Amino acid sequence: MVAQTTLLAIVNPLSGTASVQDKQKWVDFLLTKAPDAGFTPEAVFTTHPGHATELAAAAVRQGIRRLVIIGGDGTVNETAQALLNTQTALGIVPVGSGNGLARHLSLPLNPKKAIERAIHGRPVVIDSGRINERAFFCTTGIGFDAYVAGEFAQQPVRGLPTYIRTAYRAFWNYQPATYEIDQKPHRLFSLTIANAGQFGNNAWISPQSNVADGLLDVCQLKPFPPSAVGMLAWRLFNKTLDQSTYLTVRPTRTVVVKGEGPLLIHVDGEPVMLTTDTVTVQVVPSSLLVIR
Ligand SMILES: Nc1ncnc2c1ncn2[C@@H]1O[C@H](COP(=O)(O)OP(=O)(O)OP(=O)(O)O)[C@@H](O)[C@H]1O
Repeated sequence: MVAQTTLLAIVNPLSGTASVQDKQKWVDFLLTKAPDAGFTPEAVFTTHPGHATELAAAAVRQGIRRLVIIGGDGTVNETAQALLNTQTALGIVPVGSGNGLARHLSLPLNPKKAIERAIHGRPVVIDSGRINERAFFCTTGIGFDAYVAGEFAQQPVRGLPTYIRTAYRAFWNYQPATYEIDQKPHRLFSLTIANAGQFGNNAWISPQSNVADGLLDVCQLKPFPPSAVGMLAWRLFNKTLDQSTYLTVRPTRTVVVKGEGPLLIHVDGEPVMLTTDTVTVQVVPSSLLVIR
């Protein structure tokens, strides 16, 4: 029987642009500080994609009540999948490229402050989403966001500068597509379904989204002329994109989207090429404990 005070840190050595040495220093800081809050800490570096899910599932089986990830939204996703509807809470030390969920929750971005919060903070319950069989916590999307996620995943270096360069190049190669949304056709630049309000890096696709309202927000961005790019980018980072005539945001519990062929989607920023042309997206209310 494992003591309920065990805290497990899961560290992605590849998240963001910080070196493994820096991540090891943050782990050492966490190992030093966690006993102050009554935790017996352990830390594991992931060795492969999907490893965080395996570690988190094992931790839940052992009765561990607090996991702390040192990583980005992809690592949050992999870990949180295994924590859905359990009593194990997720602390986030956001050292990824985008850190969308941590930014939405106004968690500290400074790693040491985030570690203090993850150790001393209290669990709150949030919703998650499901796109077909995959869980998401921040955003999922089809269209331009998914295309950029696919291009970004192929870059040798992660981090914000690479993301901006990738998105800029992608914009010139990308073509809008037609999707049936709840059986009505829409020609769209992108279709994002938001649990949290931003993609990461304070790019707010759905500024009014609330992770605990039992709803998702369907954000439909219509095709726009190149002359509108500057204003849309300004609104994206200024939290006013929902005031643009090109964007509609609709709260919902569930939505069905059909594309013109097998869909490329992103799930919390990670690209996934599906074999199907249809996705069902649903909210899973009050399904994850996060430390705030
Ligand atoms: N040891 C590993 N080797 C290769 N890939 C890994 C390893 N550990 C985790 N991964 C993969 O790395 C991916 C990216 O990690 P993460 O999301 O933490 O960083 P990021 O993409 O830089 O940040 P963000 O998602 O906030 O933009 C995850 O989806 C995960 O599958």
